[in-house]
Amino acid sequence: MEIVEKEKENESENGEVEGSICGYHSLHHLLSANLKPHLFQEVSRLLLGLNCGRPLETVALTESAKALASEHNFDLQAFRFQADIELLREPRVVRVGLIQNSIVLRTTAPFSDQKTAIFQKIKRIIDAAGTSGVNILCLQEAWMMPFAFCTREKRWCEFAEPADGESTQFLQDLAQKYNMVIVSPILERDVNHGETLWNTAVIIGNHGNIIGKHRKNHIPRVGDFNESTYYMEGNTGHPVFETAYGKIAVNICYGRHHPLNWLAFGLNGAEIVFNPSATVGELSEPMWPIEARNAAIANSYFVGSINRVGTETFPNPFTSGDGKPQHADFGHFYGSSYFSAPDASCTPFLSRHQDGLLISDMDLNLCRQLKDKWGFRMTARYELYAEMLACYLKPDFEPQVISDPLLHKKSF
Ligand SMILES: NC(=O)NCCC(=O)O
Repeated sequence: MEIVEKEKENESENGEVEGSICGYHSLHHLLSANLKPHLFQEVSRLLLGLNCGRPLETVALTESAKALASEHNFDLQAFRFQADIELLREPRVVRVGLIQNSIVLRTTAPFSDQKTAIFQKIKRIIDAAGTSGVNILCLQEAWMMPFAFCTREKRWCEFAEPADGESTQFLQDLAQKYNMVIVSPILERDVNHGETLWNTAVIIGNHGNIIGKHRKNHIPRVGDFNESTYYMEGNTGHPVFETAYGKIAVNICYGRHHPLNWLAFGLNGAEIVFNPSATVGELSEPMWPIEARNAAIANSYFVGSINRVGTETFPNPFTSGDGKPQHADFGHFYGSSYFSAPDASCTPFLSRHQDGLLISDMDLNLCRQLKDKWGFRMTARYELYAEMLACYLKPDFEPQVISDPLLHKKSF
């Protein structure tokens, strides 16, 4: 009952689903429905790039995955990134999945019910990924709770769990069942260190084992993202996890605005970097198509970007400290999850308002092929950057600025 009411709430006065783009799921859908085919093809080339000189191919999925998507109302799309055939290496194709989802119950429901309802929803989408043969799957930031960090209320800390807690145990079974690596971003409670909270991604291996974890390095202090009230800057560096299917890393949400954070995962050898996020349209939507794609190009790896969907309303209103009226929600989380490749191609976005599973086959050979082609690792001047950063960190640092001497001359 509660769920049905929530869905109705999401319909705006003009009958369009809240979060849709003029009634369409995504910009890609809007363009495809309104442009003549040859125009759409050319616009797609410019917007999404080409992979090995060709438009990205779609991949046919199993009937059972399609049935799950239609029965449970989630967007399901699948693509294939190719690489050139090499003479000395076999292709290294892995199937990767991203899940975006809204919460299920109202934020006023008992916490355990909220969590269980999210688990039930996520399980159905993971089943679709599993039956589609996904090898590596990543969920969205803090997937097991509402994104309550706007409220500054401490009661939401109750959602935090140890890295080997309830959410991880739930996913370990599925990882084992589907022989799948699962990246699970949670709010972590570190019981061994005085109950410290972290924003953490747990990496679960394809045998259901915990490979390790990474804690979010950069914490936002922008808009209603009051996350520093809840957890600390991560202390795990920039680990790359060598899994059965490739070397992966996780750059959690706001870390995507920091090019050096992306760089560090690349220097450690990542082939796929996931960016599980929670962000709203008004704040970051113009940045969303650019930052991850740029990181994939600059670092010669694949990126999987995930954003949650829907509007989450909280019991007590809060202000943004900007003189505007108080409000009880963050705004709309715009979904739009997508993959970027090192050759500058990318997939279309998942829906802006519906849950979704985005699947992509990717030949990881493309990473080295792009390194050989563009040579960014070789043309970078790390010694210059290191020197600059070492100077910048000193308290007596002065910016290297050469002023036009005429600027300070008096005119007669
Ligand atoms: N969760 C999070 O870090 N959000 C910050 C907003 C943004 O980076 O777009």
